[in-house]
Amino acid sequence: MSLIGDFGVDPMTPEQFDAEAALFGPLTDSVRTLMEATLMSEAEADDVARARALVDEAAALLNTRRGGIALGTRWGTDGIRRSWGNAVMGLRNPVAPPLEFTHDDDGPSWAEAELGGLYEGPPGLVHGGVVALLLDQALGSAAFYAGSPGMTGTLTVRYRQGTKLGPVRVEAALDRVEGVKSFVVGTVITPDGVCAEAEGIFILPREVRHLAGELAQSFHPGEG
Ligand SMILES: CCCCC/C=C\C/C=C\C/C=C\C/C=C\CCCC(=O)SCCNC(=O)CCNC(=O)[C@H](O)C(C)(C)COP(=O)(O)OP(=O)(O)OC[C@H]1O[C@@H](n2cnc3c(N)ncnc32)[C@H](O)[C@@H]1OP(=O)(O)O
Repeated sequence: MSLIGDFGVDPMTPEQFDAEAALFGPLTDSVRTLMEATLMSEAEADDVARARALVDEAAALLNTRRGGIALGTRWGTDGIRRSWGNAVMGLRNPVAPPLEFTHDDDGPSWAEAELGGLYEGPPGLVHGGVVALLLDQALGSAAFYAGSPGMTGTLTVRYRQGTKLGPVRVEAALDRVEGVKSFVVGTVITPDGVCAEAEGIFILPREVRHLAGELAQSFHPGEG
């Protein structure tokens, strides 16, 4: 996939985005509920079998018309980029917890989420890869917000204590910029305190360096 290939192709109007969000946002929430129920159900065998048939029917309905293998990044006529397929914050991605970032002018970017059993690694704890996933997004998003976006070049995570399933806060802030590299730091925090710390180097790929300004302008909190 070409990084630049998606730029400016058939931009959608805010009204089109709103209509799609109104239609698919609630579906995403319902599927998230379904995923949690699938994990935790102790229903009778007949009910599980019937639920499966219903799910299969729903999937067949949704697949009557579909796009390619991924949603990709979509651009609006307002210049804002929507990353609704994003695995951490995507509006149409039921795998996303989802995290919604707030970007304070004078503080770190942060988001809070309730992480249930879908994200388990060790018993009762968030999977370490999921912790890294959240940090990757948080750091990347902070770099974007600061006006120096990039792809993750290096992400270093120090796990200080297990992250219990439940309420989780993720924070990130830009440390410094050196040329095309943004150095970002962040933490994952629960009521037990800091569970993980990360440092990341985000690099604007050479293929899109000429679009740095447009990219930075396309950032909108909550859109990835
Ligand atoms: C975000 C902008 C780019 C994407 C644009 C397209 C659409 C935008 C849409 C969506 C927004 C995207 C992200 C949202 C935010 C967060 C989401 C999470 C982020 C991810 O989930 S992202 C997936 C995982 N990520 C990868 O899949 C990267 C694979 N990789 C590459 O794409 C290249 O490898 C790249 C680009 C890293 C470098 O390639 P390149 O050719 O552009 O860089 P180049 O060689 O010119 O080096 C320039 C300077 O960086 C140093 N340097 C090079 N590589 C380094 C490394 N790995 N670590 C530390 N320093 C490194 C050199 O030493 C030199 O340093 P110096 O200037 O000091 O000499």
